Amino acid sequence: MKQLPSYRILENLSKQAKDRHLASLFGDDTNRFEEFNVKLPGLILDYSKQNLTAEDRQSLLNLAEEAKLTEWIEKLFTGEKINHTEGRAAGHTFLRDLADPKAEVSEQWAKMEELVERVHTKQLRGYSGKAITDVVNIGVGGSDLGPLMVTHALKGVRSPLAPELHFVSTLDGKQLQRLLKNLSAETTLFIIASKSFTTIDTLSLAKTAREWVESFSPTQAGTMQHFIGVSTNAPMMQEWGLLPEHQLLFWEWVGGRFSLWSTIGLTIALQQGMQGFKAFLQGAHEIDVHFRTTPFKDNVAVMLGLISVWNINFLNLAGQAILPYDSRLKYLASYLEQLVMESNGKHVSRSGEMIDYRTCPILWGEVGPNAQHAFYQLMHQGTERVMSDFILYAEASGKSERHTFHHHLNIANCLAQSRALMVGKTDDDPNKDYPGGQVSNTLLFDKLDAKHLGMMIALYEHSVFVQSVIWDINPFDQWGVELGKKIALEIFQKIEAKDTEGLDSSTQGILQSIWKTQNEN
Ligand SMILES: O=P(O)(O)OC[C@H]1O[C@](O)(CO)[C@@H](O)[C@@H]1O
Repeated sequence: MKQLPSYRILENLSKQAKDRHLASLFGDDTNRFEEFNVKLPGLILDYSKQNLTAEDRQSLLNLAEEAKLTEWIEKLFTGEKINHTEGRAAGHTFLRDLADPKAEVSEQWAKMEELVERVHTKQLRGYSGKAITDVVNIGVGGSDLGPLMVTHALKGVRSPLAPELHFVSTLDGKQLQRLLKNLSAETTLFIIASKSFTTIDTLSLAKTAREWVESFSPTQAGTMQHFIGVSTNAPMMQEWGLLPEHQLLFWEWVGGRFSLWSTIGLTIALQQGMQGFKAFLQGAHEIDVHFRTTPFKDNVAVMLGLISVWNINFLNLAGQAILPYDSRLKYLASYLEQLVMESNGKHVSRSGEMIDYRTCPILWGEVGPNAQHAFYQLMHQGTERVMSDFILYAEASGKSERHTFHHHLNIANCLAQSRALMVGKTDDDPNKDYPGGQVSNTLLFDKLDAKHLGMMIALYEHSVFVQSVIWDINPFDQWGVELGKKIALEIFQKIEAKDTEGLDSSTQGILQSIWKTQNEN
């Protein structure tokens, strides 16, 4: 990035940006919103509350050209193996192109549709012949967070035939044990969702679930009626004993954190029906077309990505807060934590060299009105400068007077906070002084439904990709997660053998304290 001609220009421009107060940009230009927003059918990105002039923006657009963003976008959409460290394409966009599906994808959609149909029409029955009422998705990371976030968001518009959905991910087992207390084995179906089908978290929980069903089911065949596998690893699903018609496949060219568009989205299809799931894909596809064909300045995903680069690399902001003003998006921040930080939390370039500039933001978030009563204090008066994404819906979730009342209150709070962060307020009492100047985007969508949710997620995915191109990093691998897994296995073996030899003194000390407490009780 640093060798690109526009980098130096942006560095110089950023000195002026650091010297000006964000609010002054609004004072100088009463029409600032018109100049700094991008509109698409169904959504608006307002980035007028960024500390950015038209000249800064032009240089960012030049930086994108110099980084060959257009070529990289083509590589993404034409299936080049741009995940070079794993020798794979990043093909999540292929899954959303319903007009031109790959044959292997169509085959799995058909299989998934059949399973959805069998659950909805109560043909899929458990060991005792009773129909399935509850579905538990067992998975972690990309095999959990996307479907969890989407099905929570769309719960209010589910198919009347949808079963109750539950999600279990934590390997400590308590989440699953608590859930099982309230479920009946006869009517519960488990989805074992794992791209690799080797993740210990998921496999250990699946084993516990299986033992639970086995403790009620009189036969092995009856037990297996209660399990569906979703994976790229057909041999491992086979070895686990899953029935062939209960095995859904996807492919190595779908990254884990991009897999909610694949058969990993089974819970979404069970909740929304296959048609609803396809509306979700369609929303994402519309953004794919927009991303691939729209000039950068009018391209929402490109602008989102470039704004982040400006804030992170030139204005030195490290934090990004995700603030949806809608409780239906309770799990959005958790989902984006993986999408953004597992993708761009990298420190080597594509050619394997250490890089000497910041990459990924530290992202966190919460439903906006709740966050106001939690961490907004830091954003208004702390020492950290952070960027925020406010997410808002124009349509209320219902039509009653009370719905309208709450909706207006919600809109007012969202707009008030982004304004307060921007303008601040001077006061003689330093405790009541607000520096302001905190930058934000506002993403306004018409409504929250499957299609608009698909649009939003695809926008964030592509924004992550844009940033990775500017930073010259591979956003599609995740080698950083491997070391901890390896050490966990080594320590697990030590714990089982009650042996601490060779471990560092901190690990030894903690293990011995644990064993002491266990012996005393
Ligand atoms: O779907 P799997 O293979 O069980 O992996 C779950 C998650 O684990 C990770 O590999 C990280 O450990 C994620 O990238 C992935 O989404």
